[in-house]
Amino acid sequence: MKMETPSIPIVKQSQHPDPILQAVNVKKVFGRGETAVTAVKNIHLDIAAGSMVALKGRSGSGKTTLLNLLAALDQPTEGQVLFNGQELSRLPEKQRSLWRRSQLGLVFQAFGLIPLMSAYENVEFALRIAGTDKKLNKERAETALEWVGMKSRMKHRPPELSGGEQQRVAIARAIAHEPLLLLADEPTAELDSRMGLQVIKVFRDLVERRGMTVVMTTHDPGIMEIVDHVIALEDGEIVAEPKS
Ligand SMILES: Nc1ncnc2c1ncn2[C@@H]1O[C@H](COP(=O)(O)OP(=O)(O)OP(=O)(O)O)[C@@H](O)[C@H]1O
Repeated sequence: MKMETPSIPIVKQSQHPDPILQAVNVKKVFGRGETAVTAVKNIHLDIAAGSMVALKGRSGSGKTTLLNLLAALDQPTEGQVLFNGQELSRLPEKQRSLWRRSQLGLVFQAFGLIPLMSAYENVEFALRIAGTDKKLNKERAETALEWVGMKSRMKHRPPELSGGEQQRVAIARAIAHEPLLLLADEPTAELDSRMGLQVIKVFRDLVERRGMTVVMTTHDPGIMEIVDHVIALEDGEIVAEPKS
């Protein structure tokens, strides 16, 4: 398998320091009364455009909850999430969903691939939904699959692929439209360390050359070395940002 990161043409190299994503005193409580669980609280975040951020913490520390709040897939019980200064929870769902499809790339732990579609069709379908230029979709889908080393298996359907291969297709689908913001929940969990680093190199290239911003949860110490900031969560609160 080809391991070099295929080159991505440079469009934008300047990284402006304005935060693309902010959390202001965010709290999320699930349930009510005696069974209520405070999953995250006192969350203040300023994530600079063009940066790579890792969220780390033990199981149950609130990483997935925070990622869902940042993606506006869930609403905070208190506080606000702002994308380019705009409060997402105040947008009507239709606009929020348009924002998600066009400007956001999402990688979940359950990859959410459509089983009856080939790897290529899964990626191409996401591009159509994102509203990218139809004439370029074939090339963009193939290029994204090449970035994650899956072009040679792109005609296969998800059930014919291993867990790690499905994860790579899900990553290709999330980055094919070159989103402004990539939110990824353990994007390398199913990959061996070599492939995990290859995927992170692809993210880094998109950050450097396209100004993409990445927020991902991870347990991998190798990845924490590569990102710009590590945010540690403990019992739903940010406890330290060792690399900031
Ligand atoms: N829908 C829900 N209803 C009730 N409690 C929830 C819900 N989602 C998450 N929680 C609780 O919130 C806390 C944080 O969960 P979360 O999934 O965000 O942790 P995590 O750090 O992502 O864990 P992991 O590394 O295991 O994925 C946990 O105590 C969890 O049980």
